[in-house]
Amino acid sequence: MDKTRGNDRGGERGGERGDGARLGALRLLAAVEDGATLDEAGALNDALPPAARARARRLALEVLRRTQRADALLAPFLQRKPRPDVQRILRLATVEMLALGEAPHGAVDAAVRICRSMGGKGQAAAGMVNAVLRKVSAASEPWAKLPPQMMPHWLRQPVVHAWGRDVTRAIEAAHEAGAPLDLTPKRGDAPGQALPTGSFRQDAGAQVSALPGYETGDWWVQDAAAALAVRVLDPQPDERIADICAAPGGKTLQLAAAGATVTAVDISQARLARVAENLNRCGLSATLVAGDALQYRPESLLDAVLLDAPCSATGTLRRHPELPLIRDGAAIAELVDLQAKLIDHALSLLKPGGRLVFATCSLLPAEGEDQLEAALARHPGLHVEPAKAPGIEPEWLTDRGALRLRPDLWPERGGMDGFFIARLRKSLAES
Ligand SMILES: C[S@@+](CC[C@H](N)C(=O)[O-])C[C@H]1O[C@@H](n2cnc3c(N)ncnc32)[C@H](O)[C@@H]1O
Repeated sequence: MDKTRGNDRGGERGGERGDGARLGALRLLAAVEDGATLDEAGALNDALPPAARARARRLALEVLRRTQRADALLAPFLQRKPRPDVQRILRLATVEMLALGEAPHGAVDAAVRICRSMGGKGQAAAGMVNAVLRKVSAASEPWAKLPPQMMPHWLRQPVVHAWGRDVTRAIEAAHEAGAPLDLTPKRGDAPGQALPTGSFRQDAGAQVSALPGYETGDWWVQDAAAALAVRVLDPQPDERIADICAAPGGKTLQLAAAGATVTAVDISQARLARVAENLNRCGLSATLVAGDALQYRPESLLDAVLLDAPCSATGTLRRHPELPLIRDGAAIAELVDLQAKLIDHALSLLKPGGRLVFATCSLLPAEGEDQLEAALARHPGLHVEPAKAPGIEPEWLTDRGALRLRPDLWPERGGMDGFFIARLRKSLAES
C-alpha cells in the first residue's frame, strides 16, 4: 500500500517531528496528480489535528508552486526516474530545504523515515533518497538560478501574446511568491496594512479566525483585485442590484454593505449556502436565489448588475497552483460562450441607462478584453465607462477603459490576483 496516500496519522501524535503534516502534504500532492483540487482533497487530512492539517496544505501549496523547479534540480542527481511517490518525497524535502529554509537534517531525516515507513520499495529507495537529498541540500546556488515555474502552454501562449515575455516571467515569479491574505472592511478599516484601493493586507500565514473583528463580522477575506469589481460598480444606497454569479459572496457583501438592495443568484445551492453564512456572520442581508442566472428575471428592471462570471480562474494561480496540473484549457471555449450569454442576459435585466460590471478572475484575453469587444459589437448602444475607484493606477486601464489586473502588479506590496473588470452603461434608448 502507498502509505503516503492512506489516512495514517504518521507520527503527528508525537508532533515534534512534523511527519504528520509532511504525510498530509504528500497525500494532497498525490490527490492533485489524480486530478483533484486542493480543496477537494482536503478531506483526506481530516484525521490530522488542525495545525498539522493547515501545515500540510501550506507545504503542498509550496511544492505545487515549484514542482518544475524541484524536478529540474533533482534530475542530474537521479540515475533513473523514481516511482511517483518517491519523487513526491524528494520534491517536498527539496522545497522544504531550498525554498522554506528548513534545516537539512530535519527535512532529509523526515524524507528517509517516510520512505522506510512505506515498506518494501520505499525502504529500498531510502538510501538513494538520503544520498540525493544530501546533494540537494548543498545546491542552493543552482536552485537560485532556476527560473520560476512556467505556466502551461495553453495559458502561457496567450499571455505572452498579450503582454510579452518579460511580463509573463514576472507573472510566473508572482505565482511562485504566493498570495498574502486580503480583507475587505464592512466599513472603516480592518486589521493589516492599508492598501490604496481600500483593502487591508495580512501575511499569507495569518490565521483568519484569530484576527480581531472576525467573530463580529467587521470584514471578510477577499483579494484586493476581486474587491475592485464592486468599487468600480460604485453601488449607491437603495439601488436595486443583482449579483448574478454570487457565491461564495464576497461581492454580495460589498454591495449589501454599501446599502444597496441586493439579490444574489447562484446556480449552486451548496455554494449559495456559503453566501448565507457570510451575510449572517457580517450582519448584512440580501435576497438569495438558487438557480441558473440565465433564467433569472426580477419583477422590474434593475439599476445595476454585477456579473462575476464563471471562468478559467487562471488569475488565481498564486492560491491555486494545482490548476495547471488538472486543467488542460479544453473547457475555455464553453466558458467563453456561457460568459457571452450571461452578458446578454444581464443587459436585459437593466433599466435603460443602467450599469453592468463584467468581471472574470482570468488572465486570458478571451475571457476579458476579447469578450468585451464581442459584447460591444453585439450591443451597439452599449458603452464602456472608464474604471474609477481610489487607488486605481492609470497603467491598469486598457485602451477601452477596462481594468486589466495581473499578479505582477504591486510587486512591492505582494501582488494581486489576475482580474478583468469592465464597467458598461446600457444605452438610454435600449429597453
Ligand atoms: C467566479 S465565481 C463567483 C464569485 C463571487 N462573485 C464572489 O465574489 O464570491 C462564479 C460563480 O458562478 C456560479 N455559476 C456558474 N454558472 C452559473 C449560472 N449559469 N447561473 C448562476 N450562477 C452560475 C458558480 O456556481 C460560481 O459560484
